[in-house]
Order: sequence, then C-alpha cells, then structure tokens
Amino acid sequence: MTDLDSFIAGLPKAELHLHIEGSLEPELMFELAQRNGVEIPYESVEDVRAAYAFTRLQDFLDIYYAGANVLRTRQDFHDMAMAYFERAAQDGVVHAEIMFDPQTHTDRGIPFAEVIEGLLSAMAEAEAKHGMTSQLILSFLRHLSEEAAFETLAMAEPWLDRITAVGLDSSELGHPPVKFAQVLAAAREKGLKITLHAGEEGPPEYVYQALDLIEADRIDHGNRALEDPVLTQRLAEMGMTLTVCPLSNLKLCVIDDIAQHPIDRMLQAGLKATLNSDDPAYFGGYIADNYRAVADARGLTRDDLVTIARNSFTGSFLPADAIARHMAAIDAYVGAQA
Ligand SMILES: Nc1ncnc2[nH]cnc12
Ligand SMILES: [Zn+2]
Repeated sequence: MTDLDSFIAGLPKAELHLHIEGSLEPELMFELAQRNGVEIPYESVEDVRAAYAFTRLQDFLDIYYAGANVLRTRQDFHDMAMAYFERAAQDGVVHAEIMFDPQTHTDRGIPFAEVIEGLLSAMAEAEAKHGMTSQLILSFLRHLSEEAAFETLAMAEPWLDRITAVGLDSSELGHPPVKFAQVLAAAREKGLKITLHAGEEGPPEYVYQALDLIEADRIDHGNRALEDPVLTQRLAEMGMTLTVCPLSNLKLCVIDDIAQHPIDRMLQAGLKATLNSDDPAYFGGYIADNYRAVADARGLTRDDLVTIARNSFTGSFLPADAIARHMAAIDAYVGAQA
C-alpha cells in the first residue's frame, strides 16, 4: 500500500451514490443462484466478469437487471448488503446512503417487505459491528411509468419512516425528470428528500429540470452540467452536491479515459463534488478505488481529497449534529497525518 492508498483508506468518508444491487459480486451471484435454484447464463465467475464490457448505460442495465434475478429472499438482500458494508468499512466509509430499486424485484413477484427488511437488518448489523450508519434511498426506475412509481411509493408506505429519500435511476435518455414530477412531489409531501440521476447520459436540460421542476436536494452524476457554464455556476452558487462516480463514468463510456475525468474541473468551478462507486461489482472498484483512480489520473492533492470527503458529509442527509461529528473526525485525522 502506498502512502496515498493508506491516506485514502483511513480518511473518514460517506458514500452517497451506491446502488445496492450493483454491489452484487459474481461470487455471491453464483452462491445465490445455487441457493435459490435459479439458472444464470454464465458458466463461471470469470465468464460473468467477461460479460461486463459496456459501451453505454443501457448495456450495463440489461446485465444488471438480469443479475438481480438471483435475489429472492430477505436473507439474500441481507447477505448482499452485508457484503457491501464489510467492503465499505475497509475503505473508511462511516456512513452510506444506499439506493435500492424495488421495482426490479416487485415486478418479479418478490414482496417489497422481503427486499426492505433484508436491507434494514443488514443496516442494523453494520451499525452494531462497525459503527457505520446508513440510510435508504428508494429509486424509481425511469424507464417505467410514473403510475408504476406511484404504486411503488404506495407499497413503501409502511416503511416511510425508515426511508430517507427517493430518486430516479435506470435509462436516462428519453426519460427526463419532468416525467416523474408528480410522484416526486408526492414523496416530498411525505417528508422524503429527493436525489436523482441527471446529466450522466442526459443533456444539461435534464439537470435544469432537476433544479427548476423537481427542486432536487442532490444530483447524482451531473457530469454533463459542465457543458453549460451558466448551469455550472448556478450549481456552484447554490452549493448543490453532485455524487460523481469516476469508475462508472469510465466503464459506461461517459468518458473515454480516466485521464479525462472532470473531477478537478468540477472542484475548480466551485462545484460541491463527492466521489462514489455507483455499482462497484460491475465497474471494477469500490469507493477508495474511485478516490485513488482520480487522485492518480488528475493529480488531486490530499487537500482536494479531504475537501471531497468533507463534501460527502455536508452533502449527506444526516442531521447537523452528526455532520459536525464527522467533520471533527476528519479534522482529527488530518491533524494526526500532518
Ligand atoms: N449509473 C446508473 N445510472 C442509472 N441507473 C442506474 N442503476 C444502477 N446504476 C445506474
Ligand atoms: Zn447510479
């Protein structure tokens, strides 16, 4: 481990953009397929990894939804989430806001309760074992209808006190935020925060919609906002948090080379950027790998990395006292390293 590797691993950080279904490693996929008697179209773990060659978001989504088919029981969701928390703890994650896609499961006949209770029990275990806090973000699949999103929100009703936010994920192009304006407003009425994917593949216009029509609390990705200087300045001035995912951007061909990643341009423009892993089992790295990849490729300084870690807490949905505690922990860490 280099000095920078250990600095990054020890830096207290929050993960704000993580699809729990995207943390399903091929090894666990095989184990669950066997446990549940589900056929998967792969011979081996190597075979699965070889299939993870994508040229755009949709290529990935097709494989990701197929992979989720092995998830059947509460125990499966628990095991998947626990594997993520164990891995995240090694990377210095002390708080994680995890997205889940209920429709991917309820549309296959898996009860909403099985999905969420499995995740909640893993969240409790991660807190007991590692002191890691976590929150749930319910993502609506934007390739489906707003009516289907309303049905999902209704299913979630008994658990709304354990869900922090709602969001939009899945195929972005052709499914602008405005398509879900009413269901997102209804979720806000129920006290939920809103964070949505915008400007990953979609144009700056979708980011404007996220601000003007949805009044989003956070933007997931947001890369393409940089194409519009007025929008960039507005995001910077309002202190909007962007949950940026470099290895995802590389794997999904949002960028051609990690050396082109705009993270340093984002910071220079005053954007409140964070670094996250998105779907680590599919994109070849967890959160510390993402910090390392851009630190190497874009020459980020330790100060830049600390700024990003601070942004991950101030951009979280934690209460102010918890954010203050995490900021103090960063101060102590930086002080001890000096
Ligand atoms: N990066 C991503 N973009 C959109 N939908 C997703 N679902 C899982 N990962 C996603
Ligand atoms: Zn995502």
